[in-house]
Amino acid sequence: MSGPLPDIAATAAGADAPAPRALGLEAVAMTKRFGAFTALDGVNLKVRPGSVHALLGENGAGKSTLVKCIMGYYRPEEGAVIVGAREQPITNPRQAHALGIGMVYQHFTLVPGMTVLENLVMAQAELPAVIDWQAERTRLAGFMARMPFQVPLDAPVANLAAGEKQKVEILKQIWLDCRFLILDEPTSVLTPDEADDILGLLARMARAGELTILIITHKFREVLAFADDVSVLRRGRLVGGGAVAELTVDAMAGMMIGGATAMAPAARTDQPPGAVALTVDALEALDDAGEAALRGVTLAVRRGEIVGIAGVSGNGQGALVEVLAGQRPANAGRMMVDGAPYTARRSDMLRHKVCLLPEEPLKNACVGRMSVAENMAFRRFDQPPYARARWFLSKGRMRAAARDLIARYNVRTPSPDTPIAALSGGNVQRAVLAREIGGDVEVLVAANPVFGLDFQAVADIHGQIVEARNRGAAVLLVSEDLDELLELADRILVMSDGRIVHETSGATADRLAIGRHMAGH
Ligand SMILES: Nc1ncnc2c1ncn2[C@@H]1O[C@H](COP(=O)(O)OP(=O)(O)OP(=O)(O)O)[C@@H](O)[C@H]1O
Repeated sequence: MSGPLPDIAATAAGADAPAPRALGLEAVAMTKRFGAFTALDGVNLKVRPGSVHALLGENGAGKSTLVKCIMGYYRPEEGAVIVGAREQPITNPRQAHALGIGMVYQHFTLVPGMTVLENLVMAQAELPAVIDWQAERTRLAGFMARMPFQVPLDAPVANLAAGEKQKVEILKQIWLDCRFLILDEPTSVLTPDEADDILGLLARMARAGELTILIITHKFREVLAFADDVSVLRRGRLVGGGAVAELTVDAMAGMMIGGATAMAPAARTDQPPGAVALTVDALEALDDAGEAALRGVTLAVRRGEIVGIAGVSGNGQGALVEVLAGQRPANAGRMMVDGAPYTARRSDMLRHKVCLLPEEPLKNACVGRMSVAENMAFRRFDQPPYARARWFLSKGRMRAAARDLIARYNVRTPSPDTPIAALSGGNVQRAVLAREIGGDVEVLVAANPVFGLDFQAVADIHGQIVEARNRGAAVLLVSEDLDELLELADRILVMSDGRIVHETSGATADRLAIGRHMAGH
């Protein structure tokens, strides 16, 4: 249950400061195996109370597994967690919460149909049979007033922007008396400004002795700006770390990838764009609530060209990708590939070589319990080389083809037979990318393709997208990351409120002008 919190400003000033609330935590010799695979191998991690500690590592290095062991989601084969000065057996997340350890995930866990107040009240471990809403409101208003950031208590969560929701997730943990907060890639859903805002506020709370923060991130910029210490994992082992002030980005990157050489950035060849391959004409579609999501979108993508779509999440980009993927019906308008009607059926995609990298690939492009090999064969399971005849599926060929894609796209998986849901987030992404652009591509539609990927994988996947473009594919790249679009796109379109509201060439793009159009001005 949440208790009264000391005033942060008073604590920071040091006058009559109460004992610091921030918890120190140590994971000692942590080993976790999944079958024959060792995901963590004797890892030690020491996080000082009141510090911001970054946990770095390539996709699949073991970061999530380590924090899940600390939270009691996983039982490690060996190792211990020391909280404060005492070893604590944490066998489930409830015990972790009782000790003051909380976690904020990449995805949201709030109930969208309830208000902020209702979410915070219902999250409490002990609820009375009859809730005194007036008393709860008074307590929460007092709590909110002491916090460095506020969210309106009566706002329905469904109406909040991503940054606000993330703030509520964090406030919820503090309200539940969390004094050691684990953040798993918390900024992947935020704009750079929102991310700086939230991390800056949390770092101030840490420095005031209110909280200790352990943050998993792939963004060196955030580590340099907000973290005091860093630990680096590689292939399940702790391979380095120290005070951020004494380390460079190159040193941290070097620890992450070991002896491997960093990938060179993708280079676009200088070529005039070819004929129009993908046409979208006056497209209209509704969102899940029946409101207009696309209001007459018209665009064309030529061969050998990357067209970027910029926009704040929720302005129709998701719906556009879903219509192109055949996952959402269009109400009006038409789509064409090479001048022929395109209906987004699987047969159409195969005929026109249209490939899709959707957002959240594990949810939207995979069957989690099926193997990596089966998931990689999805697009062409009934065609050579997977099938000798339409009705005869060859498991052996499927596995051999998967082995080839796994090697070419550097997918970290214990074997082609591992269920794809057991792969780390970044490796699911690579597996879907391998499936989609491992063969011939004429039109590639990619939605936030490097979300959650480590720096090597980002360079790698950007390289694959640029290579597809250099080979003559027409690429529609939807991204909330403006830097990604500025780096890769030949042309940039801005979407706002279901419409294309601005167009500019990539070479002469003005970041401020794009930002203004993204904000609806
Ligand atoms: N439930 C599971 N069963 C089998 N293997 C697993 C399971 N969970 C994780 N692994 C494996 O353990 C390794 C570490 O995964 P983990 O999710 O901890 O990586 P990560 O560093 O968090 O990666 P990312 O940055 O991609 O999220 C990966 O190779 C993954 O495939």
